[in-house]
Amino acid sequence: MPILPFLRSSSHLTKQNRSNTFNLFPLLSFSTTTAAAISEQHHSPPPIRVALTHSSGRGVFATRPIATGDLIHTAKPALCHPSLSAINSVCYSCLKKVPNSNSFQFQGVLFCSQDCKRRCNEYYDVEMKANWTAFDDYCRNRGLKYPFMVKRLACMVISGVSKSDSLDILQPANLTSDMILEMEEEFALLRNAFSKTSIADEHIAFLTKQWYISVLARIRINAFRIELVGGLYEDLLSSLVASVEAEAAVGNAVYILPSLYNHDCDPNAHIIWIDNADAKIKALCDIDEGEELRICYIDASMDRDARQELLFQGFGFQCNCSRCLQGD
Ligand SMILES: C[S@@+](CC[C@H](N)C(=O)[O-])C[C@H]1O[C@@H](n2cnc3c(N)ncnc32)[C@H](O)[C@@H]1O
Repeated sequence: MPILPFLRSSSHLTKQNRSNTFNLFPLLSFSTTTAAAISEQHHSPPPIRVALTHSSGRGVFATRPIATGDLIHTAKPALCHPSLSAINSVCYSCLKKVPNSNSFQFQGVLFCSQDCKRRCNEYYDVEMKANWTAFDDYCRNRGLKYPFMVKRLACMVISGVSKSDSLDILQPANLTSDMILEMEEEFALLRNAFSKTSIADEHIAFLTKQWYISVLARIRINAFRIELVGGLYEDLLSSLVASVEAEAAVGNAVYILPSLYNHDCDPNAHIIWIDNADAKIKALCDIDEGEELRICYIDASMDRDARQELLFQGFGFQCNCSRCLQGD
């Protein structure tokens, strides 16, 4: 279940209610170097830290007051992939929409610029070495999108642009035996595609069934569905409409830091994509120092039971946000 961006205009809760008084155990703080990788637009580390919450695992907390509308940080995807329906209209690398006349076509896929093509070159070369017909058909026929992300990650690892354990920090989904059976079939097709290439065995040694399932379990719970707001963003903010009139999703992406944000049905932060898969996390209201920053994974305009059901089915948790606890 991908995390959906959602912009809320009204606050259901008072500032007092929102503020979580959890004991904080610092897990990560951001050095200037780490911060630079996360947030190109900040000259200082982003005003956040990751710490344990009482009952929702790790969460992201403000290290200073943050004002409504502030850009908290930006984040580049650790992994992204276009939706199959958008594959002929968005950049294969950054998911930016590309009019055909502006694009660079390369072996059947689109790039928005030479830079994106260059960035993608190494792992796309690996991808092009294998015959993906059986794997792609299997996933397409079942409407599966996340296996395409695992395929990309595998190509990135083989080409050396990513590490096989790059998503290990993320929380994995609980999997049923049916899910595992389906993943085993996908894995067999993926492994088979690579083993018929000239890629040396040592370069695909990481590609075990366990690796495949563990990556997919993390993607399932942490992938964001990317809906570009483009030039609409400023209009949306000024009119404070209740939800983003999003265009169809252009793809899915996994980030490291944004995946540590917990959910709230009355969020104080949100994640947006302007014209490509680079994410911006913004404050929806004034946030106090020490307050947990939470985004909304779903459409919060649904009633409580529908939200609880969706969060349980899609993400495997019972929402403990103040709005749900109050029965709103
Ligand atoms: C995308 S992760 C968020 C980061 C996570 N807490 C961690 O430690 O990696 C989503 C998971 O966080 C927990 N979580 C997030 N929001 C929650 C909420 N409102 N109520 C209860 N658990 C929540 C659930 O375990 C959920 O599956």
